[in-house]
Amino acid sequence: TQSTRPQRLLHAVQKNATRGDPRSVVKAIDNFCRQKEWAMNVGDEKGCILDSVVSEVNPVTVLELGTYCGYSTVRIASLLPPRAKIITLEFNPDYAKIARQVIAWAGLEDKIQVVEGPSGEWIPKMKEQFGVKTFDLVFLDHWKDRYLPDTKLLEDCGLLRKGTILLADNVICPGTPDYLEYVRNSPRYKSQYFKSHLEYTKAEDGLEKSVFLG
Ligand SMILES: O=C(NCCCCCn1ccnc1)c1cc(-c2ccc(F)cc2)cc(O)c1O
Ligand SMILES: [Mg+2]
Repeated sequence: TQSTRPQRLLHAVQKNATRGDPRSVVKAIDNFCRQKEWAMNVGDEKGCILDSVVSEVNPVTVLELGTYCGYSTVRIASLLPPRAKIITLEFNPDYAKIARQVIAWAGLEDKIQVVEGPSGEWIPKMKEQFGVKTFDLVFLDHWKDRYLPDTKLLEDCGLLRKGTILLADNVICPGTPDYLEYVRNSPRYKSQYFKSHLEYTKAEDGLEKSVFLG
């Protein structure tokens, strides 16, 4: 039976990366995507912007929406202080299965909780299920038409605090127009656009960083 692209990406990690070395896992995925097959990881160019935001925020509690194969999950987790945790939501069970193995190869299982299912159902359960008070950083990288409704849901569930940082991938390509309009015009956010390129291509894309003002 034919393998899937996430399976081939996992095999590239297991073949080329060193167990327990998150940076080698990130490099192996970027090399696979540049040399073999494009895949929708945030990539190295936008990934460096992600790294700088994570290092600046120094978050203790992180929410990632959209795990895919775990590339950005590993990038973020490798920069977290010792007791910090990242909860990452993935709707697609096949993606989640691969991500867990990529995360295990990087040796970051203790910092990461992969949760399977729809973000719209899981966000209201974050407090009771995972003992989360508020998130310090939210990385949005899932269905582009879910960025806005899930942001409003995070507000309504009291999961954002004054100073929480929302960092959104793909605000240009594929694009998240309703989300951009909201965070750029709402008095409750201070937004900043980081121009970059769509992973592994020359097409424009970028990250939008928004601070929740409470
Ligand atoms: O669709 C994307 N991500 C969501 C994947 C499914 C999320 C499932 N889920 C997880 C939790 N709740 C729901 C995505 C797409 C592209 C892209 C860009 C250009 C192109 F021609 C084709 C594709 C680039 C990205 O960087 C992306 O992130
Ligand atoms: Mg993306």
